[in-house]
Amino acid sequence: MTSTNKAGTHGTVLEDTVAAQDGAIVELRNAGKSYGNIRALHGVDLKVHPSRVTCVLGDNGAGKSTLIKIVSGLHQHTEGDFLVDGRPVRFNSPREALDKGIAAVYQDLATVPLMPVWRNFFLGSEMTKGPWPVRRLDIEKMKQTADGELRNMGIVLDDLEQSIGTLSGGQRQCVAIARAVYFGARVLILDEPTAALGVKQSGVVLKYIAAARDRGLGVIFITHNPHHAYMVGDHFSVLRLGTLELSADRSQVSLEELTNHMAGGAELAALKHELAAVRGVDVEELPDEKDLTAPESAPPEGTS
Ligand SMILES: Nc1ncnc2c1ncn2[C@@H]1O[C@H](COP(=O)(O)OP(=O)(O)OP(=O)(O)O)[C@@H](O)[C@H]1O
Repeated sequence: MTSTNKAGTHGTVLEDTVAAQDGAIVELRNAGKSYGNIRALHGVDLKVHPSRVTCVLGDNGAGKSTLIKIVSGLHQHTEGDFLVDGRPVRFNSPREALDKGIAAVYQDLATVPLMPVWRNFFLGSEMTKGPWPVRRLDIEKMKQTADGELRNMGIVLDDLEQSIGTLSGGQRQCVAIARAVYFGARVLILDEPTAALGVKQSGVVLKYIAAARDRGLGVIFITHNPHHAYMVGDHFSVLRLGTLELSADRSQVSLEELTNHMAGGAELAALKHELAAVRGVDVEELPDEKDLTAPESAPPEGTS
């Protein structure tokens, strides 16, 4: 079960791995992926535990998408081991990953913009009632359930009849998170959930990442943004050129150190202010703008 194939592994993989199964739902051991001659990922160790947020950071082309494609069943690893609940797996499709409770929420959410919120919540898994020949959608039950589930996550929308396209990007992400929780996800993979969002909406999404964690899910939070990662993260894995540059628990790395591994973002001060009012998100250790490590070059607009 343990990988013995170290062939070709290079880069700096800092100590983080424990040989024994320790309650991790998902684990990559010395894992990698090549696309033909292109070695997109190699020598990666990663663990996802219940009630913990594992942040995967990295610049463009670092291998973040490749990593989550392996875990979510879109691609198969070509090196090392991928384990779920301590057992080696090799998914043939995202459906197989979902069956193991691993759900991915992507930036371009699979929603139908003109359909109501409740309808999107159940898209593809509609509740029905009545015997087979006259089986029909159980609209009332779907509305009630969607409403209850959203409220359970602390998401209060004025009207579930409104089309999902009228919600903000942040609200749509939150509906998608609540949906994954409802449908039994144990591991939630969030691919750059704050990348396209403004400061305030990013704060809202971070709040629901914390809520998913508090519901016992293991969260993989993919981001370019060390400040967003540090607000909710329990563990930080920084990828560079397809290999792990840093793998550290929260207690082992400061925001400044994390920022040094990534290009710094300038919106932190404003975000810190927004998040001070959000329960369950730790802002104490975040520096003010003046304390920030200066980025090597002028940061681009937005978060990425
Ligand atoms: N299907 C593919 N075929 C060939 N090469 C690929 C493929 N997908 C990714 N790569 C290469 O693998 C490397 C890692 O890409 P990946 O998309 O995983 O990075 P990333 O960290 O997600 O970047 P970004 O933030 O820009 O999405 C890159 O050099 C990329 O060109």
